[in-house]
Amino acid sequence: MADQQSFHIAMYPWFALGHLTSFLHISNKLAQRGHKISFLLPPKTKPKFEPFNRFPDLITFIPIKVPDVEGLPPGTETTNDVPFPLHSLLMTAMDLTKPIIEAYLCDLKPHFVFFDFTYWLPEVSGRLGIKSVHYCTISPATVGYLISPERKLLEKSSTEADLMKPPPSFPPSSIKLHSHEARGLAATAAKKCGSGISFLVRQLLSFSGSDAISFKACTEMEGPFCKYIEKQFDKPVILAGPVVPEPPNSVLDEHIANFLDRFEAESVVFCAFGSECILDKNQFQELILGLELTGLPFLAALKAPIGAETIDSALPEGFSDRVKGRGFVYGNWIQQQLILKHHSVGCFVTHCGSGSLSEALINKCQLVLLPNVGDQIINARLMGGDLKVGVEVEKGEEDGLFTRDGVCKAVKAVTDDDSEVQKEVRTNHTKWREFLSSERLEDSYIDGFIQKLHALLG
Ligand SMILES: C[C@@H]1O[C@H](OP(=O)(O)OP(=O)(O)OC[C@H]2O[C@@H](n3ccc(=O)[nH]c3=O)[C@H](O)[C@@H]2O)[C@H](O)[C@H](O)[C@H]1O
Repeated sequence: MADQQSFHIAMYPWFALGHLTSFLHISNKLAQRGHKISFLLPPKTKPKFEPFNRFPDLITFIPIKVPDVEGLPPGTETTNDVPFPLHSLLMTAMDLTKPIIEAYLCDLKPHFVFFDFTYWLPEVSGRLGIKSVHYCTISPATVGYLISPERKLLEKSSTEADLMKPPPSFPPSSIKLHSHEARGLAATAAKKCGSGISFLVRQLLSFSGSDAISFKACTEMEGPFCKYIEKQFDKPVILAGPVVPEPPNSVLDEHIANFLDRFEAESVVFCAFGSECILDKNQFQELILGLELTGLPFLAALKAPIGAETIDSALPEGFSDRVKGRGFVYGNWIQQQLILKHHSVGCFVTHCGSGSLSEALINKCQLVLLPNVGDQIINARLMGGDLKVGVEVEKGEEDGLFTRDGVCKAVKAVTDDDSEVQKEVRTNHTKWREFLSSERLEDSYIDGFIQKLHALLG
């Protein structure tokens, strides 16, 4: 196929906002270069994503109804609609869409289908002569560490002891897990993730079955992990680069803007934990008490903790009066990308979701890393250890709990002008921000990505 010809790509991401967002970002980059996209997603979710479709003449949203599954509340469409324990049922529901997706692929006849958790797609697309690409939203470091064939996951689940060590030929790195993290990951790994299959086996089958594995990543940041994965899975790993989304063309909510505008440049601590994280009440309170302890102005966007109906009902005694005018805990969706760009924001306390980290790296705010689950832990180690662009909040080795003092200490470490750590992370963050924002970087990665897709078609 000649390089200048355009493709038609079907997109079928796991129905989680972080994945749907990531697939739409790469769809925009491909449509910008004239390629056609058929984006399969749940009906009610479609309007939430339409404002972010920058090329509606090339990107078509196709509604896919989520089949009913016993125990899954009717109308559930994404992981944002149900608590974590029900995500497995949503995955089962997605598996039940196999006949519908096969019919669509038969009808649409795309050159490629991009997918991630639906491990059965490669078999379906292979029969239809369509190339399958596992477009992975989690980092190469996470995939290499947790899902490598060297861990022989089809023979046995990884135990806590297994996960305390990287796979035998994993590249040298600062990625080491604390025992509570290995314990949590081993439990998650073994947990059923749809149709009676464990999360890690599902991922392993998806990677192994695809024609190529793709990451939203750069060689300069994670090259050794990408090479390791290419060798272990014995198939092409094609990198899309940082795929940094254009800032939304909406304006910042007036209420939030009025709050932030009252403070000096780079003085506000912004804290957000993504679209899925729900903390327990103790940790929720330790987090916001830690923000209070810094003495700095702060804006936190968090879901109400487990067991609490609203944010207000979970706030510690006297907290609101003490922080009035200085601190604000917000329980709804917030315009994170616009807030990260606001001149008053000087520090970002993040749960280390891949989307948030991409957005943080191209902004100036200093990074405090407070991972919650899964890949966020390995992302934090990479950012705080290998790249040294932020500081992790200390947690108890055994219980994995953080304290208000730990939160305050990490914020001070990256905001106090006379802190050596602040100088180091600021320098490294500036280096990576300039690299990621450089003119030709994105074009060179996306152009290379498209050439490698051409090569897959032979
Ligand atoms: C791959 C999967 O992504 C998941 O997504 P999650 O939503 O937690 O976090 P991000 O990837 O940062 O994505 C969150 C996205 O939502 C945006 N946002 C979030 C909260 C808000 O109030 N307003 C916003 O605009 C934010 O700007 C970012 O773009 C998990 O990390 C999981 O660990 C990972 O495997």
